[in-house]
Amino acid sequence: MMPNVLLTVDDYRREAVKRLPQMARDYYQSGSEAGKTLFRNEKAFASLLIRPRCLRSVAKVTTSVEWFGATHAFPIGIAPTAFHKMATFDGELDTVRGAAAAGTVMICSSWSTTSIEEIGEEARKTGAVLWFQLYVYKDRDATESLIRRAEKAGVKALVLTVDTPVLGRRLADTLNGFSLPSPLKFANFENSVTKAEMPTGGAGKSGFMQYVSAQIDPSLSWETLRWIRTKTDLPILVKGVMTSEDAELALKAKVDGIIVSNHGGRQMDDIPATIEVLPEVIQAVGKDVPVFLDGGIRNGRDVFKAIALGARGVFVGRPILWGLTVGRDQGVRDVLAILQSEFLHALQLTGIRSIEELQGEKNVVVHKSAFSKI
Ligand SMILES: Cc1cc2nc3c(=O)[nH]c(=O)nc-3n(C[C@H](O)[C@H](O)[C@H](O)COP(=O)(O)O)c2cc1C
Ligand SMILES: CCCCCCC(=O)C(=O)O
Repeated sequence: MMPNVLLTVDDYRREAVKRLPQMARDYYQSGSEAGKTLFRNEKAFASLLIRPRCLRSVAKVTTSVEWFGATHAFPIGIAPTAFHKMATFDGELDTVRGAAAAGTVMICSSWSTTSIEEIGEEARKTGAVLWFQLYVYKDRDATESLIRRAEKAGVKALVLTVDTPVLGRRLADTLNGFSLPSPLKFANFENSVTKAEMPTGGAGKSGFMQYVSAQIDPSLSWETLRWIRTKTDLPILVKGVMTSEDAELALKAKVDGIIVSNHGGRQMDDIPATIEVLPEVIQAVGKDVPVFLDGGIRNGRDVFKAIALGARGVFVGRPILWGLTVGRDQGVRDVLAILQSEFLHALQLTGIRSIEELQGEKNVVVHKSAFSKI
């Protein structure tokens, strides 16, 4: 019998799905409503084709990038995702170890099941670079204290998620009565007035939805961003921009970076894929502010396509959770190594020697409709 060798991100997905209990699996996997945007994120990448060039020496290829003063070997980071302890006992500590081993950034979720202090400590020991993703609570003191603690923990940037004034309608979580399995907690809110526990769900009632409507501030606006700016000197990125109009407003608000994201198809359904709107955002923003993308990246060719269309780098969400589930820190490292090596191959086999060259190349990525309808 063949050993179970996992060679692609999709192999990790199949394996993780077998191992996770239903409530965690559905929470990690699913999108909102009919799941059309979730599906579209991946499909839109598959609709793009690459036009390779030949006879251009690729004996030397460099994939390294600089993001906010730190050099990374590859332009592929870890998107913030909540509740890693549903996948492994050490949860986010495994993830940060995997990020360090792969030499990349981990964006830590406000809703981690390990506190930002413990993650920061592990990042220091292992040499990982951490950014912190912020959810804005109705309780502004709780929000401000989160920013202070993230700064103290050594994070290098703050990522404000702007697509979640309310929670998307996640039907699988409602059917499962999703809540955090005991004894897991919102680890950043233990010892705080803000509740660290999610209410129990019960069939047809997501505890998650109840928590969000009680705690999270639906009045989130550009004004909130200005308020955050007065609280920190860290670079601030906004995550969840999907239009040129909002990209222009983000520029006016003097953000330090933009992440084009539809939350992995978990918030508004029937909206475009991130790779579809990337060109309009890049056109609005120009080159001064870095634009990143997440959503639907499942192989190194997808990374190549996003960067060719102007992204400074990409982040991956679910693939990391699959790696974590299957192989703890080693699984996270392996999933990142697969994406890195596929990306490097894509560069080598298309005659491109650096990220700058890829971004400067014209028509290297085109929609499949430019070719025959096979
Ligand atoms: C299980 C799960 C939890 C998530 N939790 C957060 C979160 O806490 N904060 C946040 O800004 N985005 C969160 N996201 C969205 C991701 O940061 C990212 O936008 C998305 O996963 C990218 O799509 P991908 O999974 O196809 O890579 C979550 C996504 C998933 C799948
Ligand atoms: C205010 C919305 C909170 C969602 C938290 C976790 C998350 O982003 C996700 O499940 O997706």
